[in-house]
Amino acid sequence: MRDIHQIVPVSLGDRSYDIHIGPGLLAKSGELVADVLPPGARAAVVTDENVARYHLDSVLASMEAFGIGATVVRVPAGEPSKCYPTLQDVVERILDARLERGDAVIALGGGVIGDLAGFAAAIARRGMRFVQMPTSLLAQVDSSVGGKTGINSPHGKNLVGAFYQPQLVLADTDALDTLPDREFRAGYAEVVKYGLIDRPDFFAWLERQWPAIRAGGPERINAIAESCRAKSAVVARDERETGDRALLNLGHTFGHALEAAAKFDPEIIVHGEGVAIGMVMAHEFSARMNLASPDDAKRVAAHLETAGLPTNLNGLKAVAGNADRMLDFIAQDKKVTRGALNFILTRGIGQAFVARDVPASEVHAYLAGAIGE
Ligand SMILES: NC(=O)c1ccc[n+]([C@@H]2O[C@H](COP(=O)([O-])OP(=O)(O)OC[C@H]3O[C@@H](n4cnc5c(N)ncnc54)[C@H](O)[C@@H]3O)[C@@H](O)[C@H]2O)c1
Ligand SMILES: O=C(O)C(=O)C[C@@H](O)[C@H](O)[C@H](O)COP(=O)(O)O
Ligand SMILES: [Zn+2]
Repeated sequence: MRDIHQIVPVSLGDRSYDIHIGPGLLAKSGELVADVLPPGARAAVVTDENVARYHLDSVLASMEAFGIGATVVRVPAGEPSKCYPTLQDVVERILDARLERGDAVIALGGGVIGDLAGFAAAIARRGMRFVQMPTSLLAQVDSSVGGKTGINSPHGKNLVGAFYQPQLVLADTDALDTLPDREFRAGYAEVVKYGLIDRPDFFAWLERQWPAIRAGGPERINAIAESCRAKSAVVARDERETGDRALLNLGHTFGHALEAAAKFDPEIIVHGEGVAIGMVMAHEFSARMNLASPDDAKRVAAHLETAGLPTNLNGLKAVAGNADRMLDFIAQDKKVTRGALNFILTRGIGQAFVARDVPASEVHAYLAGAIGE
């Protein structure tokens, strides 16, 4: 068994950083943050009300102990906060507190907070220092790593943003003890994603270890660390998604369209749930295109169902509307090039690849069948 406090490096030249994973990290965050900031630097801690209730005090106490003066910027919890008005609010509160370019923006929360605060850090004073303290499973295994930051537009998901790397990631695995069950399961979809992209042995391990991962303990920490190693490797070779970083989008083309169709309402669907449905759809669509066996799609769906995740459009057909509407959202996907649809498809479990110029007619026919038009 690996050490309980694991450090996964992200190698990006002079913008390299470490991901710390393990228990008790928020309570010692001041010391770790002080290591990456200049003496006397201050910070804005951006967080939401749920996370603040459980975890803000320990972060503030630790920052104070290490001489880092902190301003707290609270935003409403949930996906709707990834929007222009909340971004403006966060930036204005950073400026109002007279924080300087050399000061830090700290994202304390899930992926919504990380994406929003990271984008604010990228644009306030043309770029402040940035630290991620992910508190959801999804944020610990995915969104806090790799520097994609941004907000949504009514046109679609994450359509406004910047690549902006943090200087440090502190994933305190104790924080997951207060995470609602639905959110833990949603975050697990992104863990499964790494197995489905190119780690079939990891997927098989997850199939066996899900109960232990859900229960906590060393298997959970190992699943988080393995996910971070997988993401770090992809980001290090393709930081700005000119090539195979797009693999990390497995399940997202369909998933993002569903989120947008639901107007980003977390009562209807949260990101990880969209990814779970989207990954099954990507495997089914690959089978329809004679690229993979339909048994792979069934195996993926079976494991995600075991983990309590949605795997099809049942219950979401009214939200999706019809194939035309879904294709309109898919046409706004950032992987579209000169109008051609690009998808992450697969030849089997752990054999995902970037498929260029996928016929829209095939996608339309598949969606119409899935929606039951
Ligand atoms: N930048 C990236 O690379 C990347 C990767 C994956 C996902 N994302 C984005 O991340 C977002 C989803 O992130 P998420 O699933 O963390 O959602 P989230 O940030 O909305 O958090 C989920 C819910 O859990 C609560 N929460 C978080 N941590 C908690 C804790 N420890 N205790 C109690 N409550 C807690 C939050 O308040 C929220 O209500 C989406 O916007 C998605 O697009 C970004
Ligand atoms: O880091 C990446 O690259 C990813 O694609 C990770 C995804 O899990 C994440 O949801 C990301 O925000 C999607 O990016 P987008 O560019 O499709 O908006
Ligand atoms: Zn995602």
